[in-house]
Amino acid sequence: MAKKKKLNNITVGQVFKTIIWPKRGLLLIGLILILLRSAASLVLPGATRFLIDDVVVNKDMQKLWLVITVTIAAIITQAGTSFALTRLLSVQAQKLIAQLRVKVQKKILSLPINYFDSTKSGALVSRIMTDVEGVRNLVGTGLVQLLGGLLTSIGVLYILIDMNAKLTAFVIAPVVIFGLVAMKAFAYLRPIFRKRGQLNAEVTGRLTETLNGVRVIKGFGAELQEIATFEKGVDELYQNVKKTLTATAIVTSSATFLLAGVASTGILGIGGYYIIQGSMTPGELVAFIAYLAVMIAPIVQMSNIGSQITEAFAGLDRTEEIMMTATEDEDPKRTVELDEIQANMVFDDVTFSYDEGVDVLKNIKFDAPSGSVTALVGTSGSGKSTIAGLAATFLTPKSGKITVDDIDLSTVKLKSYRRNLGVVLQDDFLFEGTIKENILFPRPDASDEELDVAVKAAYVNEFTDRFEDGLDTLIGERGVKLSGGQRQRIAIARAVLADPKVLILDEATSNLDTESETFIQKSLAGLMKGRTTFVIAHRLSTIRQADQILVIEDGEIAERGTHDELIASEGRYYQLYTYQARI
Ligand SMILES: Nc1ncnc2c1ncn2[C@@H]1O[C@H](COP(=O)(O)OP(=O)(O)OP(=O)(O)O)[C@@H](O)[C@H]1O
Repeated sequence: MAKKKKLNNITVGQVFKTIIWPKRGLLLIGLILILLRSAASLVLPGATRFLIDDVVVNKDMQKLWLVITVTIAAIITQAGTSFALTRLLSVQAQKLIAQLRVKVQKKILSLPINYFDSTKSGALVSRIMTDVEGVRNLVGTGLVQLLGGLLTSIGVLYILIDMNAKLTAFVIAPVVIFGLVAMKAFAYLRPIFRKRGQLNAEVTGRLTETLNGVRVIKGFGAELQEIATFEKGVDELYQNVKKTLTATAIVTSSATFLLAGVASTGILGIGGYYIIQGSMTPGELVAFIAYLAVMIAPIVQMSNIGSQITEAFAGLDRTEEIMMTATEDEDPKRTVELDEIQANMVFDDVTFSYDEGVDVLKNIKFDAPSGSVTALVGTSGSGKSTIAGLAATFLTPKSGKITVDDIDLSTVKLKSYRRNLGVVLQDDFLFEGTIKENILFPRPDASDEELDVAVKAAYVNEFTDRFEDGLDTLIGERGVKLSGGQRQRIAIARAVLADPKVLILDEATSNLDTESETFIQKSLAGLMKGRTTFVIAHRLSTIRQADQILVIEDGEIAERGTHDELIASEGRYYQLYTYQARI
């Protein structure tokens, strides 16, 4: 198995290039709106000062109206810009989340099969759905607010210095200390947020497994065990969230203490002293305090936004990790585009291992000419599914090669080969939807006639005719439950419709009633005709039809031949056959 890659830390530069820069126009509008909103918020302190020091003192009614009008205009501007900001940026952020989800899902589907073997499906769901959500803090109002807040604070600071430099100097010290506390906290938070993504994925993954395996869990009375496992996962998640909450709370409360507390109290004292001394008017002090509030509000807000942005980066780190994983088609050797194929397949001295040093298949050598049926039989764990997986290009040989029409399969573009491939697996996968949708899924644009041929070939109509909605019957949660045999026939119809040149068939072992069994035997015989078929065979009827039987023992071909030949030679196959062992 591939070694796990080190988790990449996505850089600010990468985020800027891929996420922020493409939205620059919008973000600029957002920034302008924020600055407009900030400018409007400066009107009130200015108006207050004017009111106290000029209007009231001079009893000027006309100027009083002016103050009221300007203040109302400023408040309307603030409300309007806030609304526009949310509409514009939050909606864009959600759009970006949707796009990213699509991108990550597409990427995940292009990863090699072994990735899925080693990753829980629930964990992948969490990667697609949750990890990308953080970007709303980058493109949404978060980043613009951070920038806008910073600019506002700088602007107000300038006004404050202009009003009273000494008083301002007193304010700056706690602001700087707060800045240091916040920076430290965010550095501490990022890995915790990243860990949260991982924990979330693990817990979701396990939960999905629990729900899918509910029969096994109930059957073995293992509910308590599952509950304990889930509880443990949820608790770890809770501890993680607790840690982040503590760090965030430290930032917020130090903002309150340092900015609102230390700074404001000092101002009251020093400001009061200046007024008594006569170097400051009461209006100026009130305005100074109001301006200070305008300056501090975005800084406190920034501390919250800062942690959101830290969370966004942590999510993007995890997304980036997926995006950096090599896809199965990425191998530079894969350059050959297959067109129509004859499907003459050859396994030429193929050795394969899942884990280094343990060869699961050794020196597998056989020809599977176009249109022939190769039956793979052998005891459990002998390597039959691995051979089928190699023929399906889900796996690649460690040494030796597999060729299709004399072309080395490891040089072929996977899509072009898989266009010619069909798989019918043991527990075949049906989607939630109608029977028709499930059959049409490899070729949604097939004609009604083609659908009809497939349905008849797999004897699906034998049971759908009895359903009120026929082929349009919903299966799964919202529709009828199908028997094992019926599900298999749908899977066979799907393969008939796909009309592949190479067919991988893993016959179900479940015992079916005689009627269902007969239908399946007949439809399988029809399906295999004219296709190069690799079948992990459990039915004697299939094995008899095979052009060659390969008896797999411990990753090697122990015997080969037709049913009659192998019976006559009285070897391993004969033993398996006569002892009724799992064939
Ligand atoms: N994803 C995997 N990672 C590591 N080892 C694996 C993996 N899949 C299978 N193996 C090992 O490879 C060997 C062959 O497995 P394979 O599934 O090909 O056997 P099989 O003959 O198809 O068995 P069965 O009839 O029980 O399905 C077994 O020893 C198995 O433990």
